[in-house]
Amino acid sequence: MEFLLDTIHLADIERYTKCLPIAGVTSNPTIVKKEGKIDFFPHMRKIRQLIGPKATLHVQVVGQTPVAMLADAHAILKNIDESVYIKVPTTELGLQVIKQLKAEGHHVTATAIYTKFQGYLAIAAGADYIAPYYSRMENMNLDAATAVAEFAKLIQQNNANTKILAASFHNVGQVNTAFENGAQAATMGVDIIQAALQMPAIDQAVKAFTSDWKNIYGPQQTIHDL
Ligand SMILES: O=C(CO)COP(=O)(O)O
Repeated sequence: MEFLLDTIHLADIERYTKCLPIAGVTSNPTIVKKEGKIDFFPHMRKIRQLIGPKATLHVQVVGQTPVAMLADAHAILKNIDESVYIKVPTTELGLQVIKQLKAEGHHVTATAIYTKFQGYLAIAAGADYIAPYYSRMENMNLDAATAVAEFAKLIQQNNANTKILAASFHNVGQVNTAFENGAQAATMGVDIIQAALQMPAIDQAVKAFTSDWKNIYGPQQTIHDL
């Protein structure tokens, strides 16, 4: 089970890699836009430093043609590092790029997946990860949970190495359901993590433990003072 951060905000990446088992970081041009006009490659290299060499870093191409997308991919690999997962939209032109990048031996994440058929094509093209847009699918009355379950089934049936990296989450329940239906990975904004961990009930439970301890041993004495 892989938890990834769908942000390039350095302070958030630093904060959450310290406390959570973060398996990687994903980005796309919309996520980059939230940071303003950053110095792109140095910023991405800083993310690599923060997450370490074992975590996966997913960076999206922006070219409009296969030639331009491949040039983007090669620039990303050269200026960040060779182990970056190149995110490519799962379109007719994008699938051509996915095939080429896999033939060159690079890591690929097929993104912008709304339909089962797009996912099946990306699996067959050898993508390392496929990124179904969970919330956007649900907003369009597409059954994201079933699509994820079908992807998992087809990956197993075909002995494919592809992993499902579910994305576009707007609530914690969607993340749970994606994992429960067979997604190996999920990428989420920090808003999801905060919503999951900053529940009043959790805080109240922890406060009650502290208060009970202090009632027994006094306000100053902790376990390590005993
Ligand atoms: O960024 C996305 C997937 O990584 C899409 O998410 P949104 O649907 O929140 O825009």
